[in-house]
Amino acid sequence: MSACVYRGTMVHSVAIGKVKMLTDAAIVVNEDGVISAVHDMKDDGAEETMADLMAQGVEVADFRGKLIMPGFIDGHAHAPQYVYRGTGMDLPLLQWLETHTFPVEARFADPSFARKAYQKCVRRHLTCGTTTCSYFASLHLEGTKVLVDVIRGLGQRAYVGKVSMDRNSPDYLRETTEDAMRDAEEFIKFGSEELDDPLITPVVTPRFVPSCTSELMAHLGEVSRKYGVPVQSHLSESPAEIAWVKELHPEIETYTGVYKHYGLMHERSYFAHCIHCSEEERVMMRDTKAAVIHCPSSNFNLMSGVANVRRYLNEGVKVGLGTDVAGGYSASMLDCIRQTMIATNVCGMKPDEDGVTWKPLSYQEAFHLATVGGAEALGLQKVVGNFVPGKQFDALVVNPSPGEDTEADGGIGGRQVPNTAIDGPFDLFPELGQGMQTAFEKFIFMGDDRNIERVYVAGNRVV
Ligand SMILES: O=c1[nH]c(=O)c2nc[nH]c2[nH]1
Ligand SMILES: [Zn+2]
Repeated sequence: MSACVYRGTMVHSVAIGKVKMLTDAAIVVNEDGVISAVHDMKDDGAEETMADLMAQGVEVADFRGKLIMPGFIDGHAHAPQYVYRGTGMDLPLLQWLETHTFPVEARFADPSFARKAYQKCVRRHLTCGTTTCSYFASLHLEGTKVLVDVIRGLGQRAYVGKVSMDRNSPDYLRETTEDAMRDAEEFIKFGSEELDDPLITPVVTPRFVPSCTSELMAHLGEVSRKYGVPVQSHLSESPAEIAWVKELHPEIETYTGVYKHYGLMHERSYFAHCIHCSEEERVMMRDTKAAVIHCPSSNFNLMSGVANVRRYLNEGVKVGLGTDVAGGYSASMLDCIRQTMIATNVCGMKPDEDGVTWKPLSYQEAFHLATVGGAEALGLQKVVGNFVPGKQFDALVVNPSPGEDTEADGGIGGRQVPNTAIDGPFDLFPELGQGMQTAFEKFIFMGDDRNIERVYVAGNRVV
């Protein structure tokens, strides 16, 4: 790749709630896809610096009039569940798993079906602007390697887990403890030693406590330590699930405590949902530096509950966001941000059981969680999340008005008609002072993939 300067309106989050915009910025990206400098073109000497770079043969990609923002980080999605996304949202978690999820995941024993489905899945996440995604695959080792291959072919940055499950599921989707232990380690070895791809991180992935025997959980904890890899799982999603964990492990005080007991809760761990965690569990998460992945769409669809994100943030727990496809029906982190806004407003509507009324998150805070927060949760805070020099250029070019530079067509029967294929999802009124700041806010609340013209991962264009 050659060095390149990206010029346009740069917008990113520099701290929670603090979104910074440079209306005319030049982001200098070196041959390794790393940001070497960011210039505000209004500063004295910036034009000369640009002229120098061009004289050295550095390319300029001119996106003036468009937004350049960090790619989204989806902290939790199930790649096999992509195939039934948007259907079967009629049951609570445990019945939903038995009825809709397990039969579909069993189909991923067939590597050629897995390749076809994963190709569609990863393409969709990328075109929605997700530059880093943490995927659960299925329990199949070969199918999970297919997912890795598809992701590498499409150029996404990803965390990938072969799901471990050796109890409490139908025979057709359950490993023996021995196979589960062997294949989990085999996948981690494959991802961390054989593959040696900086964009792919293998993740230890116990499905959730009810799916894994104590022997398997202890082994997975050891594997995560031995190879220094992350752990992802589900935690405290529904009341029935929590009661089941208590039945399975009466000797351990809390659900969170079970993961801790088996060495699965540490600074490289992140857990989807965490809706009903007690104060003791939240303290455990903060002290072990484990992270929460907030999945509001799934939490609403499966009627699991509403997680109090503000409280986690106030208590010093790391928080990222996840689509949780297919508990969540949308693969877009824009939808996830919007559902985060609804969930936080629900928390702010009336006092909780302790009489506290929580201040809702702002959209700038939700944007932070979808970028920088996700990076922190996955341990990527020095690598991606915003445009601080030294980080990799994982970015989106967003056109606020995608239809404007397209020639008008002839209409239908002489009548001018709307063209949904080229018209964007929202409008701007410069007469009312609606400039790039408004474009950013409208994109967050109303934008979609029609606005996302280009996607870059580590400086490579992937969409
Ligand atoms: O939202 C969820 N999706 C799943 O696939 C799952 N498995 C266990 N717990 C789960 N929760
Ligand atoms: Zn999930």
